[in-house]
Amino acid sequence: MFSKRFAVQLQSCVRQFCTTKCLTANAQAFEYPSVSSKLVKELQGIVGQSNVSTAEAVREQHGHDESYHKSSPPELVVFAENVEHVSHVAKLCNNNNIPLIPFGTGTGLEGGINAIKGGVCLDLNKMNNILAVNQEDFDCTVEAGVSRQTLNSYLRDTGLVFPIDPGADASLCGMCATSASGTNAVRYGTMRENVLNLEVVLPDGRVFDTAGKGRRTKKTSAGYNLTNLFVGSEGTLGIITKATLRLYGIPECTASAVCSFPSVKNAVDTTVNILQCGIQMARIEFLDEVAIDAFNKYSKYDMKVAPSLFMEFTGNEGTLAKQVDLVSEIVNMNEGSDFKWAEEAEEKNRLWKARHDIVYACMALQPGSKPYSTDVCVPISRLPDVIVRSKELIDAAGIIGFTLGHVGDGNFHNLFLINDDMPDQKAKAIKLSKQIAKIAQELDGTCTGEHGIGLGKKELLLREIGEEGLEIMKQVKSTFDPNNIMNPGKVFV
Ligand SMILES: Cc1cc2c(cc1C)N(C[C@H](O)[C@H](O)[C@H](O)COP(=O)(O)OP(=O)(O)OC[C@H]1O[C@@H](n3cnc4c(N)ncnc43)[C@H](O)[C@@H]1O)c1[nH]c(=O)[nH]c(=O)c1N2
Ligand SMILES: CC(C)C(=O)C(=O)O
Ligand SMILES: [Mn+2]
Repeated sequence: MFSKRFAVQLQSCVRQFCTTKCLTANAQAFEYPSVSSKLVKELQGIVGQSNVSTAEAVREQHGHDESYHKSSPPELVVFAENVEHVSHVAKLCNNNNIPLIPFGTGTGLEGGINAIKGGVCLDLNKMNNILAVNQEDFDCTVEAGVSRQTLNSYLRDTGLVFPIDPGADASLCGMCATSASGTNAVRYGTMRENVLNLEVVLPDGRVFDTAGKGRRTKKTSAGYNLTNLFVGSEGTLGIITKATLRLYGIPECTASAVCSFPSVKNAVDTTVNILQCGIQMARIEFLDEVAIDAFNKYSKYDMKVAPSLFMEFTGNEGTLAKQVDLVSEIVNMNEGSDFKWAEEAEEKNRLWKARHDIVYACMALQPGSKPYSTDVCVPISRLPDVIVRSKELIDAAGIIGFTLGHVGDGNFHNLFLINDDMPDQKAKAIKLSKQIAKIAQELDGTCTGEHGIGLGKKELLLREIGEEGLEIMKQVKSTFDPNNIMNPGKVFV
C-alpha cells in the first residue's frame, strides 16, 4: 500500500506531466489536501511556533482585502521573518500540494489574497528592512514588508522620494505584485517603470534575482525581462521578497490647483488637450460632481460641486509659470473656472491626501459598504468617450456611482458602494462594471490599469488577451508553479 507521502509525490509527478490545459482544468476542479497537523508542526519547525497561527481572528484578518469579495480565511497564517523562511515554507507547501498565498498589507481591491482554495497565507510584514538607499544612483532596496510611506519617511532627509502612490499605504512588494500606480504616474510611470530588480522565491524554494544578483541599472537588455514578468503576477508565480526601486529628487517647485467644469466632457477634453500639447504635468486627476460632494464632506473642503480636475505642476520658477499659463488657457478654452491654488506644502499635502482618501469619503456616504471599483484604461484620445458613456450607463441604472481617477494616464474608476443587504444594487454595480470594462476593451483599452485581475476580472482577462494569450500565460505559470499552489483561483479562468 502506498504511504501518504508517496501518494502525494506520485500525484505531483502525474500532475507535472499534465499539459497546461489539463493542469489548469485540474486546478479548477482539483481538491487541494487540507493542512495536516503534521504539516503545521513542520511549518512551526521552520519559522518557530509563534510565527504560525490558526487563530480564527488572525485567519479572518488574512482572508480578505479591501474589496467587496466575500472573505475566505486561509487554514493558517505563517509569518516569515526572512527569505530562508519563505523558501522552506514554499518548498514544504509545494511538496504537499498546499495552496500558498503571499500577503502584503491586504489593501488590494480584487480579492487577491482571499484563500478560496484554503491553504497557507504567508504574511511578509515581519520582513521590514530597508536594506540599501543609494542616493547617488537614485535607487533603494527594500524587503517585502516595507510600505511606501515607511520608505518615504525614511527618505525624508535625503531629498529623494519613491513617487508611486496608490491611495493606501501598501507594501512595496505588494505594489510590485499588482503593478500598482497612483496619482503620480503621469510624471513617473507606474510600478512597471520603477522596479529595477526583484528577489523572488519560487514554489520549489529556489531563490533568484530577476535582473541578476545586485543589478540596479535604470535599463538593461540582458536576456528576458523576468523583472516585469513578476510585476503584476499577483502572487501566482512566486513570492517577491525584495525589491530594488528607482528614486527621484523632489522637484524644486510644485503648485497644485483644482478647477471645475460645466460638464464631464469639458473636464476630460481639457486633459486630452493638455497632454496633446506635450505639457509635462506631474498629476491630473478627475473627480465628478458626486465624488466632489463626498470629497467636500469627508475632508472638509468647499470645492464647487461640479466635474473637476486636480492638477499638479512641477519644475523651476520659470517653467512652472509657463506651464500654468498654457494650462490656464486650455482650461478657459474648455469653460473651466474656479481655480483654487495650493502652493504651501501643507496645503498641497492636505489636498492630495484628501484625493487619496476618496474611497473612504465615498464609503462614508453609505456606512457599512465596501468599495467596488472599475479600473479601465484607454488610449488618451478615447477617454472622453468611455468616461461619458460610463456615467450615462450609471445614471440610467439608477444607482450611485462615483467617477474619478488618473485621467492623465487614460485610467479612471467608477466606484460603487456594495452592501450585502442591498443585493440589487450589488448586482447592478457588477453588471455595470463588466459593461464599462467591455466598452474600454472595444476602445483598444484594458479592463485594469492598476488594480489587477484577482478574483473578479478573470473572464475579462480572457476576453482581453484571447484564448491563445491566456494559454501562453498558463504555460508560463506552469513553468514556475507546476503544482499550481501559488495563489490558485486568481487571474486565470
Ligand atoms: C483606499 C485605497 C485606495 C487605493 C487602493 C486601495 C485602497 C484601499 N489601491 C489598491 C492597493 O493599494 C494596491 O493594489 C496595492 O498594490 C496592494 O498592495 P498590498 O501590499 O496591500 O497587497 P495585498 O496584500 O492586498 O496583496 C495583493 C496581491 O498581491 C499579492 N502579493 C502581495 N504581496 C506579495 C509579495 N510579496 N509577493 C508576491 N505576491 C504578493 C497577493 O497575493 C495578492 O494577490 C490602489 N492601487 C493602485 O494601483 N492605485 C491606486 O490609486 C489605489 N488606490
Ligand atoms: C478607487 C480607488 C481605489 C483608486 O484606485 C483611486 O482612488 O485612484
Ligand atoms: Mn486609482
